Amino acid sequence: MPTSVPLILASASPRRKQLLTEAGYTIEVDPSDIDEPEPTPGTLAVDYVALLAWRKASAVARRRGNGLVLAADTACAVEGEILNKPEDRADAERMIRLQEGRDTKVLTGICLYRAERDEWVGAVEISVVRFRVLDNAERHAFLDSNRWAGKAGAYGVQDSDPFVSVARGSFTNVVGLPMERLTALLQNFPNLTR
Ligand SMILES: Cc1cn([C@H]2C[C@H](O)[C@@H](COP(=O)(O)OP(=O)(O)OP(=O)(O)O)O2)c(=O)[nH]c1=O
Repeated sequence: MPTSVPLILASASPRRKQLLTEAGYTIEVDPSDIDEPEPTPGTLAVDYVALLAWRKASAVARRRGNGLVLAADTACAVEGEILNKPEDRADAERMIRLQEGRDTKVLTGICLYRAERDEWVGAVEISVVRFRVLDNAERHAFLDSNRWAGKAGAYGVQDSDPFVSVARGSFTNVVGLPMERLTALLQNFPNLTR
């Protein structure tokens, strides 16, 4: 059940906005615009997405001073590497090739921040995406389509591309917001802040 409390969505992601709106949440979009530094070597993906979600949420909460702020960060993890949004076509190709023929993890960190109390809760949800091998023509056509732009790991599971499927866990988590986890977090948050 969506909360009746309006959420301030600290995200420029159209996917996150759509997921929340479709689920019946009342939201106001106010992106954080923070820098998203590449992870330093050795950083665990789970720590990275949790920290970035917190940084996005806290930046907006502090700027506004009141309201319930929601932020998220999504990254893919494969062979010990964290994959963010590709910088360009070559970077997208590198990411696609790295993931082909593998099961990869997609992690989304979410953070709920109650600005007036300076209190927050966070969680990280992990899903597994199965990536099949592409032939050269298929790979080129995909890269030419630009559908990789702005998406962690250089693909969108929601785009009906036949080479990716969610093998385990939450689908909405892969798209950028684990809705089941968010609902649970919202139910518990008032108790944590009493
Ligand atoms: C893996 C995957 C990611 N994505 C998207 C979700 C996120 O928008 C994006 C990861 O980048 P994020 O940095 O998590 O989010 P963002 O830059 O789009 O927005 P903001 O920082 O303002 O919240 O990748 C998909 O849409 N489909 C997918 O299958």
